[in-house]
Order: sequence, then C-alpha cells, then structure tokens
Amino acid sequence: MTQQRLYVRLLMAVTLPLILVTATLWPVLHVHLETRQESIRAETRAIMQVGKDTLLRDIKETLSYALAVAEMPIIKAHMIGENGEGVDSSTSAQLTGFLATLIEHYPRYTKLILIDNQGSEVLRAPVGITSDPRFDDYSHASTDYFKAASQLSARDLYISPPGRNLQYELFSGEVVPVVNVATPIFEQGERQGMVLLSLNWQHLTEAVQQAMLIDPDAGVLLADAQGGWLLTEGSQRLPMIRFGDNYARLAAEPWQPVTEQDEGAFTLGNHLLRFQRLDIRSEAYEGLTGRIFSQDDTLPWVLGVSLPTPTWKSLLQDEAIVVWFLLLTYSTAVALGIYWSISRHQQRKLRREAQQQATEVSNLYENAPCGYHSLNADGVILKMNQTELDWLGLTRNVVGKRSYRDFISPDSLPDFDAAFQDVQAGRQGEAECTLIATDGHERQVVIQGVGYLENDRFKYSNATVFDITERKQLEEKLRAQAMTDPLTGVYNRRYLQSQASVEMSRASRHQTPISLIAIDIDHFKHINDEYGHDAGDEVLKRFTSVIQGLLRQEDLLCRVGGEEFAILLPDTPLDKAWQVAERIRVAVEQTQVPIEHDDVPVTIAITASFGVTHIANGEKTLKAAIKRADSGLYEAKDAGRNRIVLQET
Ligand SMILES: Nc1nc2c(ncn2[C@@H]2O[C@H](COP(=O)(O)OP(=O)(O)OP(=O)(O)O)[C@@H](O)[C@H]2O)c(=O)[nH]1
Repeated sequence: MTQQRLYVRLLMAVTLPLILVTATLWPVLHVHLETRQESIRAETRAIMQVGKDTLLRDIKETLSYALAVAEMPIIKAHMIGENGEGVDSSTSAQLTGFLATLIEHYPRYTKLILIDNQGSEVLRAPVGITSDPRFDDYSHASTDYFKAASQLSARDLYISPPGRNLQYELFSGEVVPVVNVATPIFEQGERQGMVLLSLNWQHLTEAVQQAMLIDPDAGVLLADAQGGWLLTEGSQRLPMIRFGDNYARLAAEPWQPVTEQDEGAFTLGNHLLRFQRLDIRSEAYEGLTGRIFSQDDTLPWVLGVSLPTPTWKSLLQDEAIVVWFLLLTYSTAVALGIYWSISRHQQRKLRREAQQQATEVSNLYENAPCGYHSLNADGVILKMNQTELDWLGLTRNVVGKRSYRDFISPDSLPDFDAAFQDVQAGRQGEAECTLIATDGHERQVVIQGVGYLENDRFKYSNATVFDITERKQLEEKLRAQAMTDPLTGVYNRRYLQSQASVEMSRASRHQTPISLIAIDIDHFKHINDEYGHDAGDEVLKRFTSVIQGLLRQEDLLCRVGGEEFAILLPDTPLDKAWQVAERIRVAVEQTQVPIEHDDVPVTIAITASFGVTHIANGEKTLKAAIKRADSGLYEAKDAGRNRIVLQET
C-alpha cells in the first residue's frame, strides 16, 4: 500500500512538472512560433514585392526601349525611304551599326528588327541571328507579333507570350525562350513598318529569381494563366519542371487556390505560398505607352514565392539554447519532483515509526507493572500513569488538583515526607509506604523518586512506585512460619524466647506479675505406638486447640518440644496461673480424640501433667523459669501424671 502510494507520487512527480512547465512555456513558445510565422508572412510579402518590381521593371524597360526605337527620327526616315524613294546606303550602314550597338549594350535583348508593312526585314541587329532556326526567308508576315502589330495604333504595343510559338533564339547551340515586343512605326500619319524587340526571357527570369532568392529557402513560382511554367529552372517542390511544362497539371494542389483569387497566401504542407496575379497589360507604365496587347489566354501571369513555415520541430532545431533550457527545466522539475516524493515517503515512514515508538513508549509508561508519577513542590500530582491511577481508583482529572500525600496512610507519612524532602533537595528519595485507594484498599509500595532542579530550584519530581504488597505478605508469612509450629500452628520455642523477654521487661516496667506453665502429654509414646504417628499428630492438634480455647488473647501458647508445651501468661500471678493450668488439665482430661485405626473409628483419651511457676521481676532470661516449670512438671509426672505442681521462685 505504502509502496503503491510511492509509485503514484513518483508518477505525479514526473507528470505534474511536465504539465506545469509545459503549461507555462507553451504560450511563450506559441507566441514565439506565431512571431516567426508572421515574420515568414512578412518576408514572403517583401520577396513578392522585390520579384514583382524586378519583373515589371524589365518589362517596362523593354516596352520603353521598343517605343523609343519606333520614335527615333532616323529610323522613321529610314522606313519612309524603304517604303518610297529608297534609302541611302551610308545611312543604312550607320543605322545598322547603331542598332547593333544598342543590342550589344543591353545583352538581355536578343535582337532588334525593323520590319516593313509586308513582313520583310528592313534591318536587324545583331546581324546573322535569325528569328528562328527554321526560318530562311526572313519573312515575319505569319508571326503573331507581325499580325498583332499591323493592327496597332501609334505607341500601342504587343507583347508575345514568353517563348510561345516560334519565338526562340539560338545562342551557341542553346535555344532560349524570348518575349517579343512589337510596336508600329508611324510617320506623317502613315504606317511605315514596325519594331520588333526580343527580350531574353531566361535572362529576365533569372534576374527575377535572383532578386527573389534573397532567402535561400525561398521557392519561386512563375506561370502563365494556363499554368504553363515560365521559369527555366524548376521550383523547390518540382525541381524537374522546365520552361513550358504544365505546372497546373503537375502541381494541381497549389494551383487550384491560385486560380480562384488575384492574390493571397496559403499553407501547403510545411510551406507558406504567397502569390499574386500580374497582368502586364493593366500595369501602369506612367503613360509611356498606348494600349498593350497580348494573347488573352496567357495573361495574367502568376508570380509566387514559397517559404518553409516554422514548425515546432524547426523552431526547436533553430533554438538550441531554448531546447537545452527546456530540457534542463524539465529534468530539474522532474528531479525535484522525484526528490520530493522520495523524501516525503521517507518522512512519512520515519513519522510512522516515531509514532509507533511513541505509542509503544506511552503504552509502556501507562501500563507498566509499576506506577509513575510526577509531583510539584507542593506534592500536587502533575502526571500519573494509568497503572497507578488504577491502583488509587483515580481518573486523570486528579492531575493538578490532588496532593499525593492524600493517598498515603498516616503511619507512612513521616517516611514519605522525609523521602520527598530528599527529592526536593536534588537527592534520590526512597520510602516504603502504604497507599490507600479511594475505595479504602491498601497497597504496600516502595516509592523511589528523583527531583529536577533548575538553578538550584526544585521544579518537579519523577517517581517510580513498586507494589510490594505480595512481597510484604510473603515476608509476613515467612516470619510467621519461622515463629510457629507447622503441625499445630502455635508459636515455637524461638518465638517464646524472643517474646518472653519483651513481656518480662514490660512486666518489670509496669510491676505486673507474669507466670509460666510447662505442659507435657502423658504417655504420648504409647499413643504413637498404639495408633500410629498420624494419630499422635491428631492428638497434638486437638490438644493445642483445646488449650487455645481456654486462653486470653495475650497468653502465649508455644510448642517447645515433641509433646511438650509452655504457656506464658502476662499480668498473671502464680495462683491465677495455677487456676488456668487446672482448667486446662480438666479440659484435656475430658477430651476424646476421634481417629481411624485400622479403618475402625476409635477415640483416644488423653491427660497432661503441668508445672507452674511465677517469673519474678528482675529475672533477665526465661531460662530459670523454664527450669522451675519443668521441675514442677517432672514432679507431677513422678507423682502419677494428670496433675499440677507449683514451683515457687
Ligand atoms: N505423633 C507424634 N509423636 C511425637 C511428636 N514429637 C514427639 N513425639 C513422640 O512423643 C513421644 C514422647 O515420649 P516420651 O518422651 O517417652 O514420653 P511419654 O510417652 O509421653 O511419657 P511421659 O511423658 O512420661 O508420660 C515419643 O515417642 C516421640 O516420638 C510429634 O510431633 N508427633
């Protein structure tokens, strides 16, 4: 159970910090990601603008260039000459050189041709480059630009679709697409011919691409209205696509949204694609030109740029420091969590063990086989264990209210007070006392106390209380056994000796008489011999019982030998002692002791002989008195037994 709780805590320690740290860092990272996404959007906008500017600038320059050529007086004059009285050969050579210089100066133009109204070339630069490798007769009459430009007014322009139809140029064996720009030449209100200026489309698109690839991750898209790919290089997503391929078919997914709106941006996979449709006919050219014509189905073009969008993965890959910080934060949080779980588990374990120990100690204290208590300087109970409370029949309410002395028997109080004084002085104190419970029950105890002092001032005492009642009772029993005869229960000779000196000195002090009777059962040997030893024992018991029934409390009956007894009679003169002896003699004589002999009930009659003497004041020991009494006893035996003989001192 405890182990399971530890596992749950460890699980929480791992998951909770992860959740908390993630919850804290998530919004920050999210904002960071959004900022980066926003910056990517802004970057695509900027790249688009650069691309668009580059494209339109080159187109615009081409248009201006074509118009400028058509407006040049020398060219107009040359065309009038061509159409009329003829041209001067030197002027023609001069013009050819001039046009060749123009083309050489601007390498992005592949050719410049002056064409008459019939479609025949008048002049071209550079000389030797045909409009198409398949043309031999230099006639442009069937071309799209000738047909279109023949219909145009002054300053109108025709732009052919890039690389459409036969508008290619051959450079060093490589065919490159071109855009043909044609504009009519008017002079004196008459159409004198047209100017054809071919723009190297590859040159233009490379310039556009170069401008747009300011971010090496950028991908450039340029397609015509039909989805024809207008770049010489492939795109990032379609590296194999080449000029003229059908982008709309090869990349239907991004193409679809492009056809639905003029401009916009959308996310495709992990790329952001921004696009804009450009119709060069409607772009403003600052009033330089008249109308601009082209083939309707190829315009507008679509210019686009794609940039990889930041993802969580790319964000973390780019932000190595953030990743390390995150890992450090996570591992620190998890480590702290694990440390917290384990230390808490250990703490709980230690607390549980401490509680268990405290309970055990408390149980030991409360239910110890001895009493414990603490008293203040006035002897008032400050603390008492359950054992002692039970002994005294008290409840805990007594704490702080009752004095411990209230439960000490009056005869024990001096000993208790003396011991308590020792304790208050900082010494060990010990006293044997009798405790009296609320129900009057007495208990013999030994109290061992020790005092606690602060700055030599007594604060409280701690005492251990041992119940010695049983020991006392045992001692008493042993003491009684040591003083009594085990067969008859009367006192023995030792007790007689010790007690006699007490009684004799008391008699001497109070000047009172004291007497001694010696008794011996007659022919006791015969009883033993006749009926057996057990019967003799029975006689002895009955004999003492009869005598005790005739004595006072203070008289002392002792068995001093086998069948010999003595009675010490305090405060008794000799004549009274004789009367007592006579009373006993008669009673013994009348006693019949019933016994079983050979399974037959029989009775034994007994008699006894007595020697009686008085103990004089001043006699120090009993010895002489015993001797006298014995002497009387022997006389009584000798005289026939069952009689009393007095022996004067
Ligand atoms: N049954 C029993 N006999 C005891 C005990 N103590 C002593 N005796 C016996 O008491 C007898 C005493 O006998 P004796 O000293 O000869 O005296 P007696 O037979 O009484 O004769 P007299 O005193 O002359 O009358 C002995 O046989 C002892 O063995 C005892 O505790 N029990």
